[in-house]
Amino acid sequence: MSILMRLENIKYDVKDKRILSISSLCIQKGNIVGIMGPNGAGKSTLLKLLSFLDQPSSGNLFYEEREISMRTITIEQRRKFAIALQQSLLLNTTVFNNVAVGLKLRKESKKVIKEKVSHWLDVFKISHLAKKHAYHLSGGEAQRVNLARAMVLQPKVLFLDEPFSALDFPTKMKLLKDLKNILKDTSTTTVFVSHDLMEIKYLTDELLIVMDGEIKQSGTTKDVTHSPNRITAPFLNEWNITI
Ligand SMILES: Nc1ncnc2c1ncn2[C@@H]1O[C@H](COP(=O)(O)OP(=O)(O)OP(=O)(O)O)[C@@H](O)[C@H]1O
Repeated sequence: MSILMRLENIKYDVKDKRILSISSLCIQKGNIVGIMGPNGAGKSTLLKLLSFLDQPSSGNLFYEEREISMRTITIEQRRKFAIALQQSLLLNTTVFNNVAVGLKLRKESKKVIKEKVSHWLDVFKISHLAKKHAYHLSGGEAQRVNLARAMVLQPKVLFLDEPFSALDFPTKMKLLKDLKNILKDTSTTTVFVSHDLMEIKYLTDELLIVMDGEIKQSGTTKDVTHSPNRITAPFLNEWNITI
């Protein structure tokens, strides 16, 4: 497996307060990486830095060993990344048009748009909703549209910030199962912020525990959840996991 993204000596400060400090982090190609930690630990900030939506106060980010920053990123490079958030923020139009929006911005032909959107609606099992207005969907359906809208762009890295947290358990489980298959089938490198250890254990290969703006433990999800260290154990044990 090769390194796709790398962070080096990243610091993120707001006024005089240090929000995040990461000496080194590597994201391996094709891996699904979870980020977990208490409220306010810095998880979303880390996601924003990795997806070039914000700029660190100091430090370096590399994509395929090429240094990139929010200021220097090109449109071509930005197109390698897609993001899905907790709120699906769908547009006031049909499901089809919502999934097509990024392709239209990329000036794809009508034929390509139709093919790609139809394919991804099918993959996410929402073809029957194509003509439905996006504001008339259930939470689970809306999140499927949100994810299809990201995946239709065939990102190299998919960033997910708590996309399942508003869903009921059966809806969440069905979507998690489908998404895991899709991400593995497409070998999409994924960074997934979640508060839910069940989601993390189900979906991720690797896990970072972020506390007080630092990565306090990292490794395979199995190793981290089975053998938390002295610092992460109190946090992980709150989830009643069997160690
Ligand atoms: N632009 C900003 N200005 C001021 N404070 C900020 C800014 N961005 C982040 N913070 C602070 O940095 C800390 C980390 O925020 P962040 O949203 O990354 O945490 P989180 O781990 O994602 O939290 P949660 O689990 O509650 O979503 C918080 O204390 C937050 O208030």
